[in-house]
Amino acid sequence: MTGFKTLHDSYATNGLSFSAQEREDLGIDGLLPAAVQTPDQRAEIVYQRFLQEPTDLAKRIYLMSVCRTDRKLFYRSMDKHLTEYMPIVYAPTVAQSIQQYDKYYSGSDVAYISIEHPDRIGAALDQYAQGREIDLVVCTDAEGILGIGDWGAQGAEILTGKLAVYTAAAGIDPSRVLPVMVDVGTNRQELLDNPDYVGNRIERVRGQRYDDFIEAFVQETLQRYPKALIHWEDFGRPEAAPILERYRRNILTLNDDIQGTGVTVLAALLAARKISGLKPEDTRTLVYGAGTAGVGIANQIVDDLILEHGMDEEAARKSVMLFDRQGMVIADQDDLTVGQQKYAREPGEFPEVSDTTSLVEAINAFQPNVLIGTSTQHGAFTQDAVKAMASHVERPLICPISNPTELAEATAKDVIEWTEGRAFVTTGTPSAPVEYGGTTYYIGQGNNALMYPGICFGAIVAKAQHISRHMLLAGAYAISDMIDADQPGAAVLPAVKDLKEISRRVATAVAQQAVDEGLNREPLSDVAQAVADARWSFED
Ligand SMILES: O=C([O-])CC(=O)C(=O)O
Ligand SMILES: [Mg+2]
Repeated sequence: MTGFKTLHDSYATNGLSFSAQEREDLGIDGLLPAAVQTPDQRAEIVYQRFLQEPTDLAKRIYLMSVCRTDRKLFYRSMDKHLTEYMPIVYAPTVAQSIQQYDKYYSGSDVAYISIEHPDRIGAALDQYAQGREIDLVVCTDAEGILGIGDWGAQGAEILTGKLAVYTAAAGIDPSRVLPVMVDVGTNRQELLDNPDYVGNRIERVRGQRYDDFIEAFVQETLQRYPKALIHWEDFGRPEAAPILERYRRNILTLNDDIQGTGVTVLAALLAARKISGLKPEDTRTLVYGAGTAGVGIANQIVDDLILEHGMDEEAARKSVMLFDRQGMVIADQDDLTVGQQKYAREPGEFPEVSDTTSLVEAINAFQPNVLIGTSTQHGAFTQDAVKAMASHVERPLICPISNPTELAEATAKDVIEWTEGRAFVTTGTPSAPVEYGGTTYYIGQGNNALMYPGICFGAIVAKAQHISRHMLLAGAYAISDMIDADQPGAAVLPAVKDLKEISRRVATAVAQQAVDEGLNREPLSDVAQAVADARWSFED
Protein backbone atom coordinates (compact mmCIF):
# COMPACT_ATOMS: atom_id res chain seq x y z
CA MET A 1 0.00 0.00 0.00
CA THR A 2 1.28 3.47 -0.73
CA GLY A 3 1.56 5.86 2.18
CA PHE A 4 -1.31 7.89 0.77
CA LYS A 5 -3.52 4.83 0.72
CA THR A 6 -2.48 3.84 4.23
CA LEU A 7 -3.35 7.29 5.52
CA HIS A 8 -6.80 7.06 3.97
CA ASP A 9 -7.45 3.40 4.72
CA SER A 10 -9.95 3.22 7.59
CA TYR A 11 -8.46 -0.03 8.91
CA ALA A 12 -4.82 0.99 8.70
CA THR A 13 -4.75 4.69 9.43
CA ASN A 14 -3.47 6.22 12.64
CA GLY A 15 -4.25 9.77 11.58
CA LEU A 16 -2.51 12.32 13.74
CA SER A 17 -0.95 9.52 15.79
CA PHE A 18 1.48 8.59 13.02
CA SER A 19 4.89 9.44 14.45
CA ALA A 20 7.30 11.76 12.67
CA GLN A 21 9.32 8.76 11.56
CA GLU A 22 6.26 6.88 10.26
CA ARG A 23 5.13 9.95 8.38
CA GLU A 24 8.48 10.18 6.70
CA ASP A 25 8.68 6.46 5.96
CA LEU A 26 5.18 6.42 4.49
CA GLY A 27 5.72 9.64 2.56
CA ILE A 28 2.77 11.35 4.21
CA ASP A 29 4.56 13.99 6.25
CA GLY A 30 3.26 16.63 3.88
CA LEU A 31 -0.31 15.42 4.27
CA LEU A 32 -0.66 15.98 8.00
CA PRO A 33 -0.39 19.03 10.23
CA ALA A 34 2.65 19.15 12.48
CA ALA A 35 1.18 17.89 15.73
CA VAL A 36 1.58 14.25 16.73
CA GLN A 37 -1.25 13.31 19.09
CA THR A 38 -1.54 10.20 21.23
CA PRO A 39 -4.35 7.77 20.36
CA ASP A 40 -5.95 8.43 23.76
CA GLN A 41 -5.85 12.15 23.16
CA ARG A 42 -7.64 11.72 19.85
CA ALA A 43 -10.19 9.36 21.38
CA GLU A 44 -10.91 12.00 23.99
CA ILE A 45 -11.36 14.64 21.28
CA VAL A 46 -13.91 12.34 19.63
CA TYR A 47 -15.70 11.95 22.95
CA GLN A 48 -15.79 15.70 23.58
CA ARG A 49 -17.27 16.32 20.16
CA PHE A 50 -19.77 13.50 20.80
CA LEU A 51 -20.87 15.32 23.95
CA GLN A 52 -21.28 18.58 22.07
CA GLU A 53 -23.45 17.22 19.27
CA PRO A 54 -26.96 18.52 19.94
CA THR A 55 -29.11 15.41 19.42
CA ASP A 56 -28.75 11.66 19.67
CA LEU A 57 -29.07 11.37 15.90
CA ALA A 58 -26.36 13.99 15.36
CA LYS A 59 -24.14 12.11 17.81
CA ARG A 60 -24.68 8.89 15.88
CA ILE A 61 -23.99 10.46 12.50
CA TYR A 62 -20.78 11.90 13.87
CA LEU A 63 -19.60 8.66 15.52
CA MET A 64 -20.34 6.56 12.45
CA SER A 65 -18.40 9.00 10.31
CA VAL A 66 -15.42 8.44 12.60
CA CYS A 67 -15.96 4.69 12.30
CA ARG A 68 -15.98 4.87 8.52
CA THR A 69 -12.76 6.82 8.34
CA ASP A 70 -10.69 5.53 11.29
CA ARG A 71 -11.65 2.19 12.86
CA LYS A 72 -8.99 2.15 15.55
CA LEU A 73 -9.92 5.61 16.71
CA PHE A 74 -13.64 4.81 16.78
CA TYR A 75 -13.22 1.56 18.72
CA ARG A 76 -10.76 3.09 21.15
CA SER A 77 -13.25 5.81 21.95
CA MET A 78 -16.16 3.33 22.12
CA ASP A 79 -14.18 1.11 24.46
CA LYS A 80 -13.75 3.97 26.91
CA HIS A 81 -17.39 5.05 26.76
CA LEU A 82 -19.20 1.82 25.97
CA THR A 83 -22.33 2.36 28.06
CA GLU A 84 -22.72 5.89 26.71
CA TYR A 85 -22.09 5.01 23.07
CA MET A 86 -24.20 1.84 22.94
CA PRO A 87 -27.66 3.50 22.83
CA ILE A 88 -26.36 5.95 20.22
CA VAL A 89 -24.45 3.68 17.88
CA TYR A 90 -27.02 0.93 18.35
CA ALA A 91 -30.62 0.75 19.61
CA PRO A 92 -32.54 2.94 20.18
CA THR A 93 -30.85 5.76 18.16
CA VAL A 94 -30.06 3.56 15.17
CA ALA A 95 -33.83 3.57 14.55
CA GLN A 96 -33.68 7.32 13.86
CA SER A 97 -30.77 6.88 11.47
CA ILE A 98 -32.86 4.39 9.54
CA GLN A 99 -36.04 6.45 9.53
CA GLN A 100 -34.19 9.57 8.37
CA TYR A 101 -31.63 7.87 6.15
CA ASP A 102 -32.81 9.71 3.04
CA LYS A 103 -32.00 13.07 4.65
CA TYR A 104 -28.67 12.13 6.12
CA TYR A 105 -27.26 9.69 3.58
CA SER A 106 -23.60 10.36 3.22
CA GLY A 107 -22.38 6.98 2.06
CA SER A 108 -23.20 3.95 4.13
CA ASP A 109 -20.50 1.52 4.96
CA VAL A 110 -22.16 -1.58 3.48
CA ALA A 111 -22.47 -3.60 0.27
CA TYR A 112 -25.81 -3.46 -1.55
CA ILE A 113 -27.21 -6.35 -3.51
CA SER A 114 -30.34 -5.91 -5.59
CA ILE A 115 -33.00 -8.43 -6.49
CA GLU A 116 -33.02 -6.76 -9.90
CA HIS A 117 -29.45 -7.93 -10.47
CA PRO A 118 -28.79 -11.37 -8.99
CA ASP A 119 -25.85 -11.68 -11.37
CA ARG A 120 -24.13 -8.81 -9.55
CA ILE A 121 -24.11 -10.33 -6.04
CA GLY A 122 -20.56 -11.63 -6.20
CA ALA A 123 -19.29 -8.34 -7.61
CA ALA A 124 -20.83 -6.40 -4.72
CA LEU A 125 -19.21 -8.70 -2.18
CA ASP A 126 -15.85 -8.31 -3.89
CA GLN A 127 -16.16 -4.55 -4.20
CA TYR A 128 -16.74 -4.28 -0.48
CA ALA A 129 -14.13 -6.78 0.67
CA GLN A 130 -11.35 -5.49 -1.62
CA GLY A 131 -9.52 -8.79 -1.34
CA ARG A 132 -9.69 -8.98 2.47
CA GLU A 133 -10.50 -12.29 4.16
CA ILE A 134 -13.98 -12.30 5.66
CA ASP A 135 -15.14 -14.15 8.80
CA LEU A 136 -18.57 -12.66 9.22
CA VAL A 137 -21.29 -11.55 6.82
CA VAL A 138 -24.16 -9.62 8.39
CA CYS A 139 -27.17 -9.08 6.16
CA THR A 140 -30.66 -7.65 6.32
CA ASP A 141 -33.58 -7.27 3.95
CA ALA A 142 -34.96 -4.74 6.44
CA GLU A 143 -38.53 -5.96 6.46
CA GLY A 144 -38.57 -6.16 10.25
CA ILE A 145 -36.22 -3.46 11.50
CA LEU A 146 -36.24 -3.47 15.32
CA GLY A 147 -39.90 -2.89 16.20
CA ILE A 148 -40.40 -0.32 13.43
CA GLY A 149 -41.06 -2.60 10.48
CA ASP A 150 -40.16 -2.31 6.83
CA TRP A 151 -37.59 0.35 5.96
CA GLY A 152 -36.28 -0.99 2.68
CA ALA A 153 -32.75 -0.01 1.76
CA GLN A 154 -32.70 2.53 4.60
CA GLY A 155 -32.29 -0.47 6.88
CA ALA A 156 -28.62 -0.56 5.91
CA GLU A 157 -27.76 1.32 9.09
CA ILE A 158 -28.85 -1.57 11.30
CA LEU A 159 -25.82 -3.38 9.90
CA THR A 160 -23.37 -0.68 10.92
CA GLY A 161 -24.89 -0.67 14.41
CA LYS A 162 -24.66 -4.44 14.76
CA LEU A 163 -21.07 -4.50 13.52
CA ALA A 164 -19.93 -1.77 15.90
CA VAL A 165 -21.27 -3.88 18.76
CA TYR A 166 -19.61 -7.01 17.37
CA THR A 167 -16.19 -5.43 17.52
CA ALA A 168 -16.63 -3.44 20.72
CA ALA A 169 -18.08 -6.46 22.53
CA ALA A 170 -16.38 -9.56 21.17
CA GLY A 171 -13.40 -8.16 19.33
CA ILE A 172 -14.33 -9.24 15.82
CA ASP A 173 -11.71 -7.80 13.49
CA PRO A 174 -13.51 -4.93 11.73
CA SER A 175 -11.55 -5.54 8.53
CA ARG A 176 -12.91 -9.11 8.32
CA VAL A 177 -16.62 -8.33 8.27
CA LEU A 178 -18.95 -7.75 5.38
CA PRO A 179 -22.31 -6.01 5.85
CA VAL A 180 -24.82 -6.65 3.08
CA MET A 181 -28.04 -4.77 2.43
CA VAL A 182 -30.31 -7.20 0.59
CA ASP A 183 -32.58 -4.90 -1.39
CA VAL A 184 -35.70 -6.77 -2.47
CA GLY A 185 -37.93 -3.70 -2.46
CA THR A 186 -40.16 -2.26 0.24
CA ASN A 187 -43.85 -2.23 1.06
CA ARG A 188 -43.68 1.07 2.92
CA GLN A 189 -45.66 3.44 0.74
CA GLU A 190 -44.01 6.47 2.28
CA LEU A 191 -40.67 5.25 0.91
CA LEU A 192 -42.04 4.29 -2.50
CA ASP A 193 -43.50 7.81 -2.76
CA ASN A 194 -40.38 9.56 -1.49
CA PRO A 195 -38.36 11.06 -4.37
CA ASP A 196 -35.26 10.85 -2.17
CA TYR A 197 -35.62 7.16 -1.37
CA VAL A 198 -32.32 5.46 -2.16
CA GLY A 199 -33.44 1.84 -2.65
CA ASN A 200 -35.26 -0.16 -5.29
CA ARG A 201 -38.60 1.53 -5.84
CA ILE A 202 -40.55 -1.73 -6.09
CA GLU A 203 -42.83 -3.77 -3.89
CA ARG A 204 -41.13 -6.53 -1.95
CA VAL A 205 -40.42 -9.54 -4.10
CA ARG A 206 -41.51 -12.82 -2.51
CA GLY A 207 -41.76 -16.49 -3.30
CA GLN A 208 -39.43 -18.43 -5.52
CA ARG A 209 -37.65 -15.40 -6.90
CA TYR A 210 -36.87 -14.21 -3.37
CA ASP A 211 -35.73 -17.65 -2.22
CA ASP A 212 -33.51 -18.03 -5.28
CA PHE A 213 -31.94 -14.65 -4.61
CA ILE A 214 -31.19 -15.58 -1.00
CA GLU A 215 -29.76 -18.91 -2.12
CA ALA A 216 -27.57 -17.18 -4.71
CA PHE A 217 -26.32 -14.80 -2.03
CA VAL A 218 -25.48 -17.69 0.31
CA GLN A 219 -23.66 -19.55 -2.45
CA GLU A 220 -21.69 -16.52 -3.63
CA THR A 221 -20.70 -15.85 -0.02
CA LEU A 222 -19.61 -19.40 0.77
CA GLN A 223 -17.75 -19.75 -2.51
CA ARG A 224 -15.55 -16.88 -1.44
CA TYR A 225 -15.51 -17.46 2.32
CA PRO A 226 -16.33 -21.10 3.05
CA LYS A 227 -15.90 -20.75 6.81
CA ALA A 228 -17.65 -17.42 7.24
CA LEU A 229 -20.69 -17.06 9.43
CA ILE A 230 -23.82 -15.54 7.89
CA HIS A 231 -25.84 -13.47 10.37
CA TRP A 232 -29.45 -12.63 9.40
CA GLU A 233 -30.75 -9.43 10.90
CA ASP A 234 -34.23 -7.95 10.96
CA PHE A 235 -35.80 -10.09 8.26
CA GLY A 236 -39.59 -9.96 8.46
CA ARG A 237 -42.06 -12.47 9.78
CA PRO A 238 -42.71 -14.20 6.44
CA GLU A 239 -39.04 -14.82 5.63
CA ALA A 240 -36.96 -14.94 8.82
CA ALA A 241 -37.90 -18.32 10.24
CA PRO A 242 -38.08 -20.15 6.88
CA ILE A 243 -34.59 -18.90 5.94
CA LEU A 244 -33.18 -20.00 9.28
CA GLU A 245 -34.82 -23.41 9.03
CA ARG A 246 -33.43 -23.86 5.53
CA TYR A 247 -29.83 -23.16 6.52
CA ARG A 248 -29.21 -23.63 10.22
CA ARG A 249 -28.19 -27.27 10.09
CA ASN A 250 -26.08 -27.02 6.93
CA ILE A 251 -24.06 -23.85 7.23
CA LEU A 252 -22.62 -21.64 9.92
CA THR A 253 -25.44 -19.17 10.45
CA LEU A 254 -27.40 -17.27 13.07
CA ASN A 255 -30.65 -15.37 13.03
CA ASP A 256 -30.09 -12.74 15.64
CA ASP A 257 -33.72 -11.82 16.23
CA ILE A 258 -34.85 -15.43 16.64
CA GLN A 259 -31.86 -17.09 18.28
CA GLY A 260 -29.91 -14.15 19.72
CA THR A 261 -32.96 -12.65 21.39
CA GLY A 262 -34.11 -16.10 22.53
CA VAL A 263 -30.82 -16.89 24.22
CA THR A 264 -30.70 -13.47 25.88
CA VAL A 265 -34.13 -13.87 27.43
CA LEU A 266 -33.27 -17.42 28.45
CA ALA A 267 -30.22 -16.05 30.27
CA ALA A 268 -32.48 -13.65 32.17
CA LEU A 269 -34.80 -16.55 33.02
CA LEU A 270 -31.91 -18.68 34.28
CA ALA A 271 -30.89 -15.88 36.63
CA ALA A 272 -34.47 -15.27 37.79
CA ARG A 273 -34.86 -19.00 38.50
CA LYS A 274 -31.62 -19.01 40.44
CA ILE A 275 -32.67 -16.06 42.61
CA SER A 276 -36.29 -17.07 43.16
CA GLY A 277 -35.84 -20.82 43.39
CA LEU A 278 -38.38 -21.38 40.61
CA LYS A 279 -37.99 -24.92 39.32
CA PRO A 280 -37.41 -25.34 35.58
CA GLU A 281 -40.37 -27.71 35.29
CA ASP A 282 -42.64 -25.15 36.99
CA THR A 283 -41.77 -22.37 34.54
CA ARG A 284 -44.79 -21.08 32.64
CA THR A 285 -44.15 -18.45 30.02
CA LEU A 286 -46.59 -16.16 28.27
CA VAL A 287 -45.12 -14.56 25.16
CA TYR A 288 -47.05 -11.46 24.15
CA GLY A 289 -46.25 -10.80 20.47
CA ALA A 290 -45.58 -14.05 18.67
CA GLY A 291 -43.52 -12.86 15.75
CA THR A 292 -39.91 -13.58 14.93
CA ALA A 293 -38.50 -12.68 18.33
CA GLY A 294 -41.42 -14.00 20.36
CA VAL A 295 -41.39 -17.46 18.84
CA GLY A 296 -37.59 -17.48 19.02
CA ILE A 297 -37.75 -16.84 22.76
CA ALA A 298 -40.36 -19.56 23.20
CA ASN A 299 -38.17 -22.00 21.28
CA GLN A 300 -35.11 -21.21 23.37
CA ILE A 301 -36.93 -21.59 26.69
CA VAL A 302 -38.40 -24.89 25.51
CA ASP A 303 -35.05 -26.13 24.20
CA ASP A 304 -33.58 -25.54 27.64
CA LEU A 305 -36.36 -27.54 29.30
CA ILE A 306 -35.92 -30.42 26.88
CA LEU A 307 -32.15 -30.57 26.50
CA GLU A 308 -30.97 -29.43 29.94
CA HIS A 309 -33.79 -30.60 32.15
CA GLY A 310 -34.98 -33.72 30.36
CA MET A 311 -38.54 -32.53 30.00
CA ASP A 312 -40.72 -34.24 27.48
CA GLU A 313 -41.18 -32.15 24.34
CA GLU A 314 -44.95 -31.94 24.54
CA ALA A 315 -44.90 -30.85 28.19
CA ALA A 316 -42.18 -28.30 27.48
CA ARG A 317 -44.22 -26.74 24.69
CA LYS A 318 -47.31 -26.68 26.87
CA SER A 319 -45.39 -24.54 29.35
CA VAL A 320 -45.55 -21.68 26.83
CA MET A 321 -48.58 -19.72 25.76
CA LEU A 322 -48.35 -17.41 22.76
CA PHE A 323 -50.48 -14.31 22.46
CA ASP A 324 -50.50 -12.43 19.17
CA ARG A 325 -52.53 -9.84 17.26
CA GLN A 326 -55.63 -12.05 17.43
CA GLY A 327 -55.21 -12.79 21.15
CA MET A 328 -54.35 -16.21 22.54
CA VAL A 329 -52.87 -18.34 19.77
CA ILE A 330 -55.38 -21.17 19.30
CA ALA A 331 -55.15 -24.08 16.88
CA ASP A 332 -58.30 -23.29 14.89
CA GLN A 333 -57.13 -19.80 13.89
CA ASP A 334 -56.25 -18.98 10.30
CA ASP A 335 -52.82 -17.84 9.21
CA LEU A 336 -50.79 -19.21 12.09
CA THR A 337 -47.12 -19.30 11.21
CA VAL A 338 -45.31 -22.63 11.37
CA GLY A 339 -43.57 -21.38 14.49
CA GLN A 340 -46.86 -20.47 16.16
CA GLN A 341 -48.57 -23.76 15.31
CA LYS A 342 -46.27 -25.68 17.65
CA TYR A 343 -47.59 -23.69 20.60
CA ALA A 344 -51.23 -23.26 19.63
CA ARG A 345 -53.62 -24.12 22.43
CA GLU A 346 -56.68 -26.30 21.93
CA PRO A 347 -59.98 -24.49 21.33
CA GLY A 348 -61.78 -24.46 24.67
CA GLU A 349 -58.70 -25.42 26.63
CA PHE A 350 -59.28 -22.53 29.02
CA PRO A 351 -63.06 -22.51 29.53
CA GLU A 352 -62.85 -19.75 32.14
CA VAL A 353 -61.59 -17.30 29.50
CA SER A 354 -64.51 -15.36 28.05
CA ASP A 355 -62.44 -13.08 25.84
CA THR A 356 -59.35 -14.66 24.31
CA THR A 357 -58.12 -11.21 23.25
CA SER A 358 -57.75 -10.10 26.87
CA LEU A 359 -54.22 -10.35 28.20
CA VAL A 360 -55.47 -10.10 31.78
CA GLU A 361 -57.81 -13.04 31.27
CA ALA A 362 -55.05 -15.05 29.65
CA ILE A 363 -52.77 -14.35 32.61
CA ASN A 364 -55.43 -15.31 35.12
CA ALA A 365 -56.20 -18.54 33.32
CA PHE A 366 -52.64 -19.64 32.50
CA GLN A 367 -50.95 -18.20 35.59
CA PRO A 368 -47.53 -17.67 34.01
CA ASN A 369 -44.50 -16.76 36.08
CA VAL A 370 -42.76 -15.27 33.02
CA LEU A 371 -44.25 -12.57 30.77
CA ILE A 372 -42.36 -11.55 27.65
CA GLY A 373 -43.30 -8.55 25.50
CA THR A 374 -42.27 -8.66 21.85
CA SER A 375 -45.39 -7.02 20.42
CA THR A 376 -44.17 -3.45 19.74
CA GLN A 377 -47.43 -2.33 21.39
CA HIS A 378 -46.59 0.56 23.66
CA GLY A 379 -48.15 0.21 27.07
CA ALA A 380 -49.67 -3.22 26.41
CA PHE A 381 -48.54 -4.40 29.85
CA THR A 382 -51.15 -2.40 31.72
CA GLN A 383 -51.25 -2.03 35.47
CA ASP A 384 -54.03 -4.66 35.53
CA ALA A 385 -51.95 -7.14 33.53
CA VAL A 386 -48.83 -6.63 35.64
CA LYS A 387 -50.83 -6.88 38.87
CA ALA A 388 -52.44 -10.06 37.58
CA MET A 389 -48.94 -11.50 37.08
CA ALA A 390 -47.96 -10.52 40.62
CA SER A 391 -51.14 -11.95 42.13
CA HIS A 392 -50.27 -15.52 41.10
CA VAL A 393 -46.52 -15.50 41.59
CA GLU A 394 -44.27 -14.13 44.30
CA ARG A 395 -41.48 -13.13 41.91
CA PRO A 396 -42.57 -12.92 38.28
CA LEU A 397 -40.11 -12.22 35.46
CA ILE A 398 -41.52 -9.48 33.25
CA CYS A 399 -39.64 -8.49 30.09
CA PRO A 400 -41.13 -5.68 28.00
CA ILE A 401 -38.37 -5.87 25.40
CA SER A 402 -39.92 -4.31 22.30
CA ASN A 403 -37.82 -1.51 20.91
CA PRO A 404 -37.10 1.30 20.30
CA THR A 405 -38.02 2.62 23.75
CA GLU A 406 -41.34 4.18 22.76
CA LEU A 407 -42.68 0.80 21.61
CA ALA A 408 -42.01 -1.03 24.89
CA GLU A 409 -44.98 -2.76 26.53
CA ALA A 410 -44.21 -1.08 29.88
CA THR A 411 -41.48 0.85 31.62
CA ALA A 412 -39.27 -0.79 34.21
CA LYS A 413 -40.35 1.80 36.76
CA ASP A 414 -44.04 1.00 36.35
CA VAL A 415 -43.46 -2.75 36.57
CA ILE A 416 -41.39 -2.38 39.74
CA GLU A 417 -43.98 -0.10 41.35
CA TRP A 418 -47.02 -2.14 40.33
CA THR A 419 -45.47 -5.30 41.76
CA GLU A 420 -44.12 -3.63 44.93
CA GLY A 421 -40.61 -4.45 43.79
CA ARG A 422 -41.26 -8.18 43.43
CA ALA A 423 -40.86 -8.51 39.66
CA PHE A 424 -37.59 -9.16 37.90
CA VAL A 425 -37.55 -6.80 34.91
CA THR A 426 -35.53 -6.48 31.74
CA THR A 427 -36.18 -4.02 28.94
CA GLY A 428 -34.98 -4.04 25.34
CA THR A 429 -33.34 -0.62 25.40
CA PRO A 430 -31.43 0.78 28.38
CA SER A 431 -33.42 1.67 31.51
CA ALA A 432 -32.22 3.77 34.41
CA PRO A 433 -32.18 2.09 37.84
CA VAL A 434 -35.45 2.35 39.75
CA GLU A 435 -35.65 3.40 43.41
CA TYR A 436 -38.45 1.71 45.26
CA GLY A 437 -39.04 1.15 48.95
CA GLY A 438 -35.43 1.92 49.83
CA THR A 439 -33.95 -0.51 47.31
CA THR A 440 -32.25 0.36 44.03
CA TYR A 441 -33.38 -1.96 41.26
CA TYR A 442 -30.98 -2.37 38.37
CA ILE A 443 -32.56 -3.20 35.05
CA GLY A 444 -30.81 -5.57 32.68
CA GLN A 445 -31.01 -4.87 28.96
CA GLY A 446 -32.79 -7.84 27.41
CA ASN A 447 -31.26 -7.20 24.04
CA ASN A 448 -29.56 -9.69 21.75
CA ALA A 449 -26.42 -7.50 21.89
CA LEU A 450 -25.58 -9.38 25.08
CA MET A 451 -25.38 -12.62 23.16
CA TYR A 452 -24.87 -12.42 19.43
CA PRO A 453 -21.30 -11.08 19.50
CA GLY A 454 -20.09 -13.87 21.78
CA ILE A 455 -22.08 -16.64 20.14
CA CYS A 456 -20.87 -15.79 16.66
CA PHE A 457 -17.31 -15.02 17.70
CA GLY A 458 -17.12 -18.35 19.53
CA ALA A 459 -18.52 -20.16 16.51
CA ILE A 460 -16.08 -18.38 14.19
CA VAL A 461 -13.07 -19.12 16.42
CA ALA A 462 -14.11 -22.78 16.51
CA LYS A 463 -14.68 -22.70 12.73
CA ALA A 464 -17.89 -24.52 13.56
CA GLN A 465 -19.85 -26.33 10.88
CA HIS A 466 -23.08 -24.90 12.21
CA ILE A 467 -24.49 -23.47 15.44
CA SER A 468 -26.13 -26.31 17.35
CA ARG A 469 -28.95 -26.10 19.87
CA HIS A 470 -26.49 -26.95 22.65
CA MET A 471 -24.12 -24.19 21.54
CA LEU A 472 -26.91 -21.64 21.95
CA LEU A 473 -27.79 -22.94 25.40
CA ALA A 474 -24.12 -22.85 26.38
CA GLY A 475 -24.17 -19.12 25.64
CA ALA A 476 -27.05 -18.50 28.04
CA TYR A 477 -25.51 -20.57 30.85
CA ALA A 478 -22.15 -18.86 30.39
CA ILE A 479 -23.39 -15.57 31.81
CA SER A 480 -25.78 -16.82 34.46
CA ASP A 481 -23.14 -16.72 37.18
CA MET A 482 -22.30 -13.08 36.43
CA ILE A 483 -25.43 -12.18 38.39
CA ASP A 484 -25.17 -11.28 42.04
CA ALA A 485 -28.05 -13.41 43.32
CA ASP A 486 -27.70 -12.19 46.92
CA GLN A 487 -27.98 -8.50 46.16
CA PRO A 488 -31.55 -7.15 46.53
CA GLY A 489 -32.53 -5.33 43.36
CA ALA A 490 -29.78 -6.96 41.25
CA ALA A 491 -30.50 -7.14 37.54
CA VAL A 492 -31.12 -10.58 36.02
CA LEU A 493 -28.73 -9.82 33.17
CA PRO A 494 -25.19 -8.51 33.48
CA ALA A 495 -24.68 -4.86 32.66
CA VAL A 496 -23.75 -3.49 29.25
CA LYS A 497 -20.59 -2.02 30.79
CA ASP A 498 -19.42 -5.63 31.15
CA LEU A 499 -20.14 -6.47 27.53
CA LYS A 500 -16.55 -7.48 26.80
CA GLU A 501 -16.47 -9.95 29.66
CA ILE A 502 -19.96 -11.21 28.79
CA SER A 503 -18.88 -11.77 25.20
CA ARG A 504 -15.64 -13.46 26.21
CA ARG A 505 -17.48 -15.93 28.43
CA VAL A 506 -20.16 -16.59 25.85
CA ALA A 507 -17.63 -17.05 23.04
CA THR A 508 -15.54 -19.43 25.11
CA ALA A 509 -18.53 -21.53 26.16
CA VAL A 510 -19.92 -21.66 22.63
CA ALA A 511 -16.56 -22.59 21.06
CA GLN A 512 -16.00 -25.24 23.74
CA GLN A 513 -19.43 -26.70 23.10
CA ALA A 514 -18.68 -26.82 19.36
CA VAL A 515 -15.48 -28.74 20.11
CA ASP A 516 -17.29 -31.06 22.52
CA GLU A 517 -19.78 -31.89 19.79
CA GLY A 518 -17.06 -32.33 17.19
CA LEU A 519 -18.40 -29.45 15.12
CA ASN A 520 -15.05 -27.63 14.80
CA ARG A 521 -13.64 -27.86 11.30
CA GLU A 522 -10.08 -27.50 12.52
CA PRO A 523 -8.39 -28.87 15.65
CA LEU A 524 -8.61 -26.57 18.66
CA SER A 525 -6.89 -27.48 21.91
CA ASP A 526 -7.06 -24.49 24.24
CA VAL A 527 -10.39 -22.84 23.54
CA ALA A 528 -10.09 -19.97 26.03
CA GLN A 529 -6.67 -19.10 24.65
CA ALA A 530 -7.92 -19.26 21.08
CA VAL A 531 -10.76 -16.85 21.91
CA ALA A 532 -8.32 -14.47 23.61
CA ASP A 533 -5.85 -14.67 20.72
CA ALA A 534 -8.51 -14.03 18.09
CA ARG A 535 -9.71 -10.83 19.74
CA TRP A 536 -8.88 -7.80 17.61
CA SER A 537 -7.58 -4.75 19.40
CA PHE A 538 -7.32 -1.12 18.42
CA GLU A 539 -3.86 -1.21 19.99
CA ASP A 540 -2.45 -3.44 17.25
O1 LIG B 1 -31.17 -4.37 17.56
C1 LIG B 1 -31.74 -4.52 18.66
O2 LIG B 1 -31.81 -3.63 19.52
C2 LIG B 1 -32.35 -5.83 18.97
C3 LIG B 1 -32.82 -6.43 17.73
O3 LIG B 1 -32.14 -7.17 17.06
C4 LIG B 1 -34.12 -6.02 17.22
O4 LIG B 1 -34.91 -5.40 17.94
O5 LIG B 1 -34.39 -6.32 16.05
MG1 LIG C 1 -32.81 -7.23 15.11
